[in-house]
Amino acid sequence: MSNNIKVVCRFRPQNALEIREGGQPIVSFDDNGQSVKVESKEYPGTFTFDRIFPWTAKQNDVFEYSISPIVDDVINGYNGTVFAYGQTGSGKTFTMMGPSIDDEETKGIIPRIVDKIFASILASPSTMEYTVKVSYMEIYMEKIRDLLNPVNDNLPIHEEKNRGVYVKGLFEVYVSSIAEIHEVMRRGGNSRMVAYTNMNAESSRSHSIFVVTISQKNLLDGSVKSGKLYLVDLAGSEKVGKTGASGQTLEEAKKINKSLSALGMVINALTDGKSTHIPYRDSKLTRILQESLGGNSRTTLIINCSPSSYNDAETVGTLRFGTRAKSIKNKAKVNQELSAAELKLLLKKAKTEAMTFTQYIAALEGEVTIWRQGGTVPKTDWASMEKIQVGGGATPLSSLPGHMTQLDTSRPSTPAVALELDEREEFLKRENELTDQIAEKEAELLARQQLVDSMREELTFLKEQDSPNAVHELNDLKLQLEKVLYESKEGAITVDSLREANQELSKELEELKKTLMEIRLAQKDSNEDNKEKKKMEKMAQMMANLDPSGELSAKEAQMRETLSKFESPAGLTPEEASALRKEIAQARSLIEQHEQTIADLNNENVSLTLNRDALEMRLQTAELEYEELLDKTIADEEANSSIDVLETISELRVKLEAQYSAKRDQAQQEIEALKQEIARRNEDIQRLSSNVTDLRRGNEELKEQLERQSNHTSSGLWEGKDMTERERDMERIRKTMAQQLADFDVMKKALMRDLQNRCEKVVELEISLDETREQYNNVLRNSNNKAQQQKMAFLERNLEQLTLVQKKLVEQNSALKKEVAISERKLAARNERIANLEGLLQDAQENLTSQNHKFETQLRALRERLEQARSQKSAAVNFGRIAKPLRGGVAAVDNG
Ligand SMILES: Nc1ncnc2c1ncn2[C@@H]1O[C@H](COP(=O)(O)OP(=O)(O)OP(=O)(O)O)[C@@H](O)[C@H]1O
Repeated sequence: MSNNIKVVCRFRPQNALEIREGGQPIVSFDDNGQSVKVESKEYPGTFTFDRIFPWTAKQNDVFEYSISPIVDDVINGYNGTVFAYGQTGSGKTFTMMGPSIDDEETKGIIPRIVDKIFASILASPSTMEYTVKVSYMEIYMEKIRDLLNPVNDNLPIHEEKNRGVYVKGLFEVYVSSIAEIHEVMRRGGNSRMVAYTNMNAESSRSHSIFVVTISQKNLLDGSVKSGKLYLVDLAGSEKVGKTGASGQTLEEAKKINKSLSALGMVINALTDGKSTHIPYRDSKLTRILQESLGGNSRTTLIINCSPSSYNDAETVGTLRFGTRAKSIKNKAKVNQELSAAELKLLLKKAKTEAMTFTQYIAALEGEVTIWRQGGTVPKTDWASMEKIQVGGGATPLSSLPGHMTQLDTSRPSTPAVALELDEREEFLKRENELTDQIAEKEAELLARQQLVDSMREELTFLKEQDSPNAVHELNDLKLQLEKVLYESKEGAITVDSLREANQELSKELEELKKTLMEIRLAQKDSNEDNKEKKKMEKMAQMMANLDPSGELSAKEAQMRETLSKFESPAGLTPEEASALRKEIAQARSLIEQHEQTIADLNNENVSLTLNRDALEMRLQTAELEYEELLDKTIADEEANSSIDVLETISELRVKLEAQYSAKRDQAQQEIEALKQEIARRNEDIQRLSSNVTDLRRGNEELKEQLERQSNHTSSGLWEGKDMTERERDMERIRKTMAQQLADFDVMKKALMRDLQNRCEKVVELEISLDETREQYNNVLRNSNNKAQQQKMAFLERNLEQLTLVQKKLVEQNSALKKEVAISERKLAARNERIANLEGLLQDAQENLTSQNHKFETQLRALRERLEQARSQKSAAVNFGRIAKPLRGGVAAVDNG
């Protein structure tokens, strides 16, 4: 029996968006409710369907007309399908489920179907036993998710000869009441919601399929029938671009639309009248619903439309789809299994038929043998089935009333050779097993392929992203390492050269010190020689200037002459003698004065010597200080050779000049003091000289007196008496004079010695002064010229070396600058790379965060699924997995 797909059309009211956008209702309906006219400028047209429901139609109206008969069919053992097709928001879900399954007024056709199923079961005779089981799945992105066991989100489709196409592993829940089936629907609905939230997807992009399987057993004759009802809420039929299914790739969009486009293709192929191949296998949806489209099913298609001009294109598209689908022809038949008696009869007849065939074969073989042996068989004796049937009375199998679904030879690949039932079952069983295995292997292969692809992608990504960076980084590091090694080598060389320069400088310093010592020693020796010579010369000069011995000798000679005169018989007159005494007394006082002066000079000499010693000490100290200072300065300079040398030298010069000027001033003062001393001594010497001159003059006067005495003696007369006395006096005077002369002589000698000593001292002092001056000059010269020049030369040498070093440093600096520029470039490149890496890292972090988020939501979903699975498991223990037969006219039959 062939029957067309029933197509009904339902319009919803204009929604808020359409009204807001100025949409107007553009559809009008004819009175018999089968035709709709679309008054659109672009898409005008009239469409006719089995029934058209305007937006005023109630849920129950739709159900009663379009669905209710299907429920009866299913209960009677037919397969049934209800599709809801239309653009998003056109009212598919509203029609199928309704806003609330518990609300009598608004509940959709599925709850009403359920109500009717249970009502029909209850209304059936008690000899009928029913089991009702439901499953709930959805197809999203070409993956089948079990909404009653969401852990299974990619179930495979299998096909078995005796079972047809089915989803392997789909959870089937036995239900025995409306409440239970409602509970199952709610769970499925919740799973769907959770899945969408997790996938960030829209429910309108998936197809949901609610399957109700009703098996019935006639307890009287044991016959069994089963009907399966597919209730399909299709995904939105609009083009993906219009609703802007955001965030999805073209590939995803293709997958989302695949089932729907395949549905269109299947409908086209079924309705164009020329296609020999129906592309059921092109999508999961069309495969699952293979029997619903052009197969064993009573199918109703509900097309849901918007009445608004705002959605005219989509509405017309939907109407055209419905029009095409209208012409699909199905061949629905009852899915019935034979009872035991019928099977026995069937077996008996099959055996008879087999025997008939055996007889027919034997007859044929006999005839063939005759023909092969060259004999002939008359036409009337030719073996035929009729003769054998007439003879044996066998009935052909195909003519038996009723047949099993499993034996349906209409299936494309059913073997043509007639097999025994057992063999056939065995064969099918084996074939199923193999098909399962192949499907499993295929799934496994697919999963592995996906894994390999993802790993390949990851590898490519890693190669693209990380490997070049890592290689680049490694190269950079190698370069840096080489550079660092090179720099360290160069640094070591510089240090070595500086060390060598330092050693050379130290050697030079030592040599300079040695030379300085030698020069000093030589200077000291020559100074001592010079000193001696000078002393001698000075002494000679001074003694020559003074000529004391000569004067005194002359005076002595005069004195002696005078004495000799005294000793002569004439002798001195008393006046002469007294004058002579006076003179002598004066000379004595003079000599005493001289002695005093000499003592004073002595004292002064001592103090001058002390002064000189002190000066020498100070000079030595100054020299030592100067040397120390010089050494220290040189050491400092050596140590701080890298500091500005010129500045240091100028500072040193200023310091030295200050020190020397201080010392010069000091020495100048001391020289001034010494000069004053010398002047004072010269004065003393002059005074002594004038005294000596006075003495000479006194001597001359004495000489004159003595001469006068001698003249008087030669002309006068000496009386006898007085002569003796005079002689005694004279003798006394002579003795006294002699004594005085001796004393004077001693004194003179002492004075001369003293004078000589003094002169020596004065000379020494003068020499010392000269030396001091010379030393001072030397020091000054040394400091200003020689030493300083040496030091300057030394410093200049140092400066030259330092200049060289500086040159080197400048060169190194420029080289370093180049390196710095390179390093800066490298640094910039590295910074850029770091920025890139940071960007990548940020991206990776963002990805990671989003993945994390995704994982978290997936984890949450998994947990929820687990919870659901657990609860389902427990629920299954309660009702889901155990069939609860329902007896007609009564409630669920207790299995126990
Ligand atoms: N016949 C109707 N009468 C009143 N309201 C309706 C009707 N049909 C649909 N609606 C309302 O329109 C809105 C969209 O309907 P529904 O969700 O059923 O569309 P849908 O086609 O299933 O969309 P989707 O493809 O996104 O699942 C809902 O708010 C629903 O209540």
